[in-house]
Amino acid sequence: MDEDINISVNLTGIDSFPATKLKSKQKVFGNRAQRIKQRRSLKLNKLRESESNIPKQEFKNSKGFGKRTAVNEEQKQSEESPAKKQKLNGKINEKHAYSAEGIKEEVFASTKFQDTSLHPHLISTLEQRLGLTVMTRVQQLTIPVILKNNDVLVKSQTGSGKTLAYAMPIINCLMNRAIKVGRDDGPYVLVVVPTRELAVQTLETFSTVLQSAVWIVAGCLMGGEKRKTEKARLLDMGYEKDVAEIVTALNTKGNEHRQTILLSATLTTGVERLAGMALRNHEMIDASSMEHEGSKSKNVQDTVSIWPQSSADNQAFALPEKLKQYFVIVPCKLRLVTLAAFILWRCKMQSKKSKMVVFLSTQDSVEFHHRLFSQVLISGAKKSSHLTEDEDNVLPGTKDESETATLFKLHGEMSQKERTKVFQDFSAAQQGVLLCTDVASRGLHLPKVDWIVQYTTPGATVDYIHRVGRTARAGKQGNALLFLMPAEAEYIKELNNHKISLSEVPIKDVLLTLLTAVYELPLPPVLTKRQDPRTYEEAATYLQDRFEECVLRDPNMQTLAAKGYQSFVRAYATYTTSLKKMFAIKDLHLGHVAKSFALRQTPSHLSNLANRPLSKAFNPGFRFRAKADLAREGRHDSRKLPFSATVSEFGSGLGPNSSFVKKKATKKK
Ligand SMILES: Nc1ncnc2c1ncn2[C@@H]1O[C@H](COP(=O)(O)OP(=O)(O)OP(=O)(O)O)[C@@H](O)[C@H]1O
Repeated sequence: MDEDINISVNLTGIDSFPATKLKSKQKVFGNRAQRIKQRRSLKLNKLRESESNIPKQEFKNSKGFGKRTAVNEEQKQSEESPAKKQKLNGKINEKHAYSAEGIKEEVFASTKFQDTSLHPHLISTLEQRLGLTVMTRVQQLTIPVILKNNDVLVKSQTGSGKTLAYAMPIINCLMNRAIKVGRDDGPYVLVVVPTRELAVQTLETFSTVLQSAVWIVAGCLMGGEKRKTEKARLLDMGYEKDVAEIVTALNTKGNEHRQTILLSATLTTGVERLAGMALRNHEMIDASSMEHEGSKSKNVQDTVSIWPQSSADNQAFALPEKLKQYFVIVPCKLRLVTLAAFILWRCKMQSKKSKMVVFLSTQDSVEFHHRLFSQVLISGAKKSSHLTEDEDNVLPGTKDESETATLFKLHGEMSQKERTKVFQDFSAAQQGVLLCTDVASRGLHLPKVDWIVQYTTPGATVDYIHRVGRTARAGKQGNALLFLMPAEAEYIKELNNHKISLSEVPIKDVLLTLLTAVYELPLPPVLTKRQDPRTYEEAATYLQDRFEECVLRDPNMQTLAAKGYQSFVRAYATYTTSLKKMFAIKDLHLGHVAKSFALRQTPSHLSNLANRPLSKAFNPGFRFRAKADLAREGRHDSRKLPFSATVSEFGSGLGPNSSFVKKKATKKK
């Protein structure tokens, strides 16, 4: 019995099922469960035989799955050899490695916070509340410069602790003022961050550290938040005029005594020039510079370096050392099943389930995938009335909610309340999948995330860096997977030019996991018995069919899918000129794109479908809010904006300067 189980483990790539866990399951399910497991092991043995013995031609001509296999010539070209049995052990098998000598940045310094001149109360709060004693390199370099009241421009890799690098000395300066800071004084410090979630997170960090100086108050202002609440706080404290003055001053001449600090993982030379307008006599810190190595005895002034001279096109950035980067080449029509297979593999089939962030290009796409996966992949964990008695117990554990990967979504068109809740829930979750736009790509610290999936390619390399930077933070391990279509494979070279190294994961390795994963899924309403897929192609076809049926039987899902399709195509047209040769809209097979949104309609029918209103009973989650609502919140109706503005909240490289938008503007003229 145990032997059988182990064989299935080797075949399917699931982590081994610990013997102790197995025994407890046996107690619960008794003899019937044993019979089911035995039967399933036999099935899997057969699968293994068929995978190694049956020639491809044979299954293609057979009835059932083979007849409508989704894997076509295009996909086979992307494989290296014919299907041979793969033993996956939960590890990622690398096919090709594209390596380049990257820039290294040590995360931690050898010095402690105690070695600085920071206030002892601050240091003890850090130790007690956050358990931090040793500084990171960027903190070691930045804190003394800020304490000297100098303007500074800081470049340091993602997850290296930049927030505390500026928060600590700023708070220290406020604590040490000769005249104690009072609530009536107005704001002393303005921290500007790119997203609301990051504003919330930064406020949390400041509030934690400020426990050592309770007379200093941190607040947070952001678009979409109820102004009433914020206004009440501002009247309470009489700050409103000061805030308005500071913003005006920042936007016009600046203020004589202002100290300005600018930090990023990807400060380019272009940004440096821009910074020249806001910063005065500033120092520059590059935490990755080798000059800092062993420079304990030097003072910081000596170690502040000039950034590496390189052309802006090929500028290299440090990436976390423990970040493993992969890519997978996926033909367009297999994108949906491959993404689903990867999610199931890492977040449902492994004994240690992953916490994953999946980046998509548009809000509509996030909405569609979230709803589709919730229905086809996740709701399967709940008991389905369509399962036969035997099927009901086929996979012990699937009924257990705790083993179910939870799906989250985040994009800029959600209400602020929803956004905050998702951010907090996902941060607290031990496992799960967050489907999001670039709104989650910068600055956010989402604890325990171990996989970043870029389902759509980011525009600029800096966007790639920020996205993968949501994992492998503060010296932890992390992985990133980039989806590319065959025509986009050149993008790897582009990343290589920036000294970013990736290894290829064969698509087959991802799809093979479906051989087992499909047993985890519920039977769709129309079927009472599931056929056993014998090959990964059949398993992929089975899953694609489930997706298409889910869309087909629900007019609202069709509308969401068509909207997702449309927005994907439009976003694809907005890559910057330099990337257009790899991401050429003319090379996009629109029929295959439709397939990747589980649509059976031809592209010519899709615009009508996308414009069809969603029924009132359907709760799309994505609230197509009235223009008046948006105006009240000081926001625009994104449906009226040029498309690029609706694609991504910021910085995706698909901005208004893209040739797509320019072309449209020229046409209008
Ligand atoms: N000295 C330290 N030792 C250990 N962990 C630290 C230290 N300083 C900060 N951290 C932790 O590192 C994590 C990442 O920090 P932070 O969010 O400030 O990174 P960042 O450099 O701003 O990243 P990004 O560029 O993505 O915005 C946080 O969980 C933070 O608590």
